[in-house]
Amino acid sequence: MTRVVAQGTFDLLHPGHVHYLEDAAARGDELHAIVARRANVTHKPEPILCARQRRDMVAALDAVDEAHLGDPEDVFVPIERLDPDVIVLGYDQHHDEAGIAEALAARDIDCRVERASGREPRYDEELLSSGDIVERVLRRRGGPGEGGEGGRG
Ligand SMILES: Cc1cc2nc3c(=O)[nH]c(=O)nc-3n(C[C@H](O)[C@H](O)[C@H](O)COP(=O)(O)O)c2cc1C
Ligand SMILES: Nc1ncnc2c1ncn2[C@@H]1O[C@H](COP(=O)(O)OP(=O)(O)OP(=O)(O)O)[C@@H](O)[C@H]1O
Ligand SMILES: [Co+2]
Repeated sequence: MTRVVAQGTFDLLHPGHVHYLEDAAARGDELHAIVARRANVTHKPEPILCARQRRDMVAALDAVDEAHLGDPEDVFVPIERLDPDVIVLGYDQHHDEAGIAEALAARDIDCRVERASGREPRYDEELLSSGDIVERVLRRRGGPGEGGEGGRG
């Protein structure tokens, strides 16, 4: 039984998220997804949707066996509890693999750290980034001054 962990913000789901979670699931028998709490999303604007809603949507995906809310303070708390065999990082996640491996070793957690592949758009209009989706919303529905032509752009 190989237990795999994937993690991320997963705000406004798109096919890139599905790709990441399917890639992660293919590396083992059981996929657990950890959904980041707002407080830990520090490298980009705060999520639009609350953590519980993001968790519920991730849990509804076929590739995911269980989705968990992350720990608000110590991101290794759910890792310690789940005791995975593999942690799969996203293709563009800034986390450094060696640093995570070290933190795992310090806690006596025996677990590989791997990197998922990326997914490119398959057609012109396909958006594979939550940030890009938000930008499109602002452009198309934002008020005047956002380049949205009064919300009709
Ligand atoms: C091994 C690992 C475990 C994580 N566990 C948690 C957690 O318990 N709680 C949390 O809020 N975030 C957790 N995160 C997510 C980080 O806080 C996070 O890097 C970030 O918000 C994800 O950003 P992204 O969605 O842009 O990739 C974890 C990340 C890693 C690499
Ligand atoms: N196009 C994609 N291909 C493969 N994986 C992706 C893609 N987009 C996101 N992911 C992965 O999904 C996980 C969660 O990503 P995240 O919540 O940062 O979404 P995002 O769309 O990248 O958001 P943002 O646009 O704010 O960066 C990360 O591991 C990330 O690498
Ligand atoms: Co991202």
